[in-house]
Amino acid sequence: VYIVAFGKAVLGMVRAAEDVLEDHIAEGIASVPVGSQEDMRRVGKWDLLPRNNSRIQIIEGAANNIPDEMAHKAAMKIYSLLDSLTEKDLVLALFSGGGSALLPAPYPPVTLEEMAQVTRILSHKGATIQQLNTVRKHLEILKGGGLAKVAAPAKVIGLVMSDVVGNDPQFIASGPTSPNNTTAQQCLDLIKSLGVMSVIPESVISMLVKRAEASRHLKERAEYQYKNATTLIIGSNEIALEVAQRRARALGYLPYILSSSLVGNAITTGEMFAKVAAFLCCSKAHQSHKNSQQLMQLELDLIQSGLSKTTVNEMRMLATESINTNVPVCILGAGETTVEVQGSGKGGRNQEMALACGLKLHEF
Ligand SMILES: Nc1ncnc2c1ncn2[C@@H]1O[C@H](COP(=O)(O)OP(=O)(O)OP(=O)(O)O)[C@@H](O)[C@H]1O
Ligand SMILES: O=C(O)[C@H](O)CO
Repeated sequence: VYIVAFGKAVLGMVRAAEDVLEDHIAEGIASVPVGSQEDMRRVGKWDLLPRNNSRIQIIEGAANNIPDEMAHKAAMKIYSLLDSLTEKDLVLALFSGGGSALLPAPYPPVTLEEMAQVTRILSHKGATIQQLNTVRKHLEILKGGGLAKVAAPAKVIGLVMSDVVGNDPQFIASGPTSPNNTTAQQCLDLIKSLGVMSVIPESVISMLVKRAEASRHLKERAEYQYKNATTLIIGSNEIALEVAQRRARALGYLPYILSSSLVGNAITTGEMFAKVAAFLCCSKAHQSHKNSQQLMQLELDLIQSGLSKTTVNEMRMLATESINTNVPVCILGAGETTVEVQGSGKGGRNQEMALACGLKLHEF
């Protein structure tokens, strides 16, 4: 068994694979963010670091999630390893969010610097991760199913930690083991619609044009069938929520999953959680006269925040159950919020969300 791994979460995945497969692992290469191993050591997470006698080479690169020379070196090593395999070999491809930047291998003549430039231009123009990865899939060898093709005739099992809302495997880390259901024409249309045609490098545009033309003649040619590859999502918001729900129950709470796909501004989302808490408390306080003015106002606020009427009704029932059983409620949610970083403070999206929730609760 050969291991190839790339992404922000793969150090621990590598270790878990080593613990299960032990000596069956022939060799492996993992591309992880700069400083990952040191971070794990500093916080004593030895169980998320490769074993002492590990056969897996760890390469650190892609500072700030931008593809760089080290990540490219890792990608080329992974390419050479996969290219040398036979039908007797099995590849475990372990990947997670951040995998796109950690496995950069542009088709020549597109250069690494040009790839980084395209990524920057599209993200600054507000392209979604699906749009950005659609473009990457048409410009890079190992993306858009490329990893599975290079590894053939070896069998490939992709084990994936999703960071993409909706968990479509063709977009997580740019779908290295999944069929590519996007077209080069879609990339050109996107570049046009974002108004960046004139600043995207010429080599990139001409490659996309060539690919778009080639795919028009593809109908007669047999398309690659991906018979050697399987992709399994082993981590996602939904899975995390299920586990959190079980844990909350074990800790003596009444858990309720609000959503597995929260999106939007971190502050607005934090405030929404505070409103949910206020709504639950208010529902509990007004069991007898359900039409209180305050309750109606909060209900309206929640619906305006994007919650459905069904969710609001379910939360009312939850409040009743909580009163009857005297068990406190635990509201769970997952997704990906966004933050506009201002100034040079420290923080993260969840911290900003939690603080916004705290401030709003204080108001209530
Ligand atoms: N609320 C905030 N206040 C200040 N700085 C922030 C805040 N949120 C994020 N940042 C800064 O922006 C950087 C990137 O944030 P982001 O949340 O995208 O991190 P990430 O964990 O790398 O994301 P992901 O892995 O989901 O792509 C953080 O490392 C931090 O320095
Ligand atoms: O690496 C990537 O492409 C993003 O994190 C989405 O998976």
